[in-house]
Amino acid sequence: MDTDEQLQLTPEHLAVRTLGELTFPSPLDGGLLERGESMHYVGEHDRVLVDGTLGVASRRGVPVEELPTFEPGGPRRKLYFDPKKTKVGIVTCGGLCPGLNNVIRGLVGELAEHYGVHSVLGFRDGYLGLTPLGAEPVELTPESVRWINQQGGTVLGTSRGGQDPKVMVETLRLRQIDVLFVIGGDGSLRGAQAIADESLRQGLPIAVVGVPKTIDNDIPWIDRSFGFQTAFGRAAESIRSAATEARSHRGGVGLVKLMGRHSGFIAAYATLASDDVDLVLIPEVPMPLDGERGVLAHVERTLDRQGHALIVVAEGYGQDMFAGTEGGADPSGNAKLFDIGKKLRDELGSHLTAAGTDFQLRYVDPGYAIRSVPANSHDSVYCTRLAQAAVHAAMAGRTATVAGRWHGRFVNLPIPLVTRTRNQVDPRGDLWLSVLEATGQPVHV
Ligand SMILES: Nc1ncnc2c1ncn2[C@@H]1O[C@H](COP(=O)(O)OP(=O)(O)OP(=O)(O)O)[C@@H](O)[C@H]1O
Ligand SMILES: O=P(O)(O)OC[C@H]1O[C@](O)(CO)[C@@H](O)[C@@H]1O
Ligand SMILES: [Mg+2]
Repeated sequence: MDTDEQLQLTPEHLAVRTLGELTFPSPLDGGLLERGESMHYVGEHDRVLVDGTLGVASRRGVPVEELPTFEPGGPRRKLYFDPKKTKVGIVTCGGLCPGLNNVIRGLVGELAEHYGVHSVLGFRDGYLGLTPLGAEPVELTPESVRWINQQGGTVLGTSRGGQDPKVMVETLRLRQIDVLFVIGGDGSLRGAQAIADESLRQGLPIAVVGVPKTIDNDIPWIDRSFGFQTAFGRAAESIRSAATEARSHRGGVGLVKLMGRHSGFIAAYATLASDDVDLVLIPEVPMPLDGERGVLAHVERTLDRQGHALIVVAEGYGQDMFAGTEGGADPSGNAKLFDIGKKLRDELGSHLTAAGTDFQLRYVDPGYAIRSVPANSHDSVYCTRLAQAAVHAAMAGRTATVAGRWHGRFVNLPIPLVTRTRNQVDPRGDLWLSVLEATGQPVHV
């Protein structure tokens, strides 16, 4: 996170919208509400500090109680909704991500088993399912979702493409939905905000709570998004395969293309997990193809030196090379990317041939394989805990809010905060420094 951006935060950016007074006692029992505050647990009256270092906090020049803070996540003693009468909807939108089914399962389990909420509808195929054109929603019960965490994808289906917030709110009104959980990325969360705003405009007390989803890890103010670790772990397997190919052939060159539209976190982490990579190219660091410190010269030198070379490229790198060509947009309005992997493959091939280098290039594009797999154990735990935090927030009437984790603690974040900027690899930050140390590639910022 950029320090200047952090320093510009005001209390308004951090305020969580609440539907009204909390009047119903929470049914959580068995000591679930009785924990004292500890190093690991922030009580409901405490706040989570935004700043992680004394340096940033002291640059603000304000008393401690005026430092910017997040609302802690977790169960409240009093609820806004009466659990016995609460009706819930769940929708998954945008691209796939490992752990979507774990979150659905976690939401249903927490609602039913701890709060006693038994009416949970799964809307089908993303926001389309919140319109009359969508398929009939499906009842979700702890039994029906028991094993879904073992599968990748989403049992509810997903989609891209805009829907009218008025139409979606009308669906929620007709179905008497009190709480809508949106599991989705930046676009889905903007949609969730639109639904929350339209409900407010109509005077409908509907809580809209997001669980942020992105394999690209591009949502800000969250330590790490769920599914990211699984996705980069799967990506690292592809890198290892390409490394084996490259090392096993005279003049072997492995080129691996990975997802990462605007943020190169998958490429950076998968590289560090593999420890074999000679060059990583990400959208945030514009390294030219040509010149002494460019991509082509670096690969040629690496081949000369060690007899093989391995390159990882995030799909969003080098899109400026296609300037002047019309790429179009997907149904959600996201720009369709040009295929930088194939372009690099061709450029490398021509360059090494012209240089008279003996080489064998293997191009690996694991594509959707990194995001369609089931969540690993780490992400499974994280999904369950995020789902629990989202349910606590919703039952306490929080709306236009997402459940996140900041500096290891669960927090409730206003949606506008997490959609106004994008999390990206900082070319001057310690993650990119680690990558540069691991690859030995020329430094560009
Ligand atoms: N500004 C917006 N307002 C309302 N709805 C939006 C907005 N942006 C996107 N949406 C809707 O949210 C849904 C998902 O958006 P999108 O396809 O961009 O995926 P995403 O949630 O950003 O996930 P990811 O990019 O990680 O795959 C789509 O139905 C899209 O129409
Ligand atoms: O092909 P689809 O399903 O639109 O999704 C591709 C995009 O989704 C993401 O996985 C997440 O935004 C991007 O990295 C990728 O560009
Ligand atoms: Mg998106």
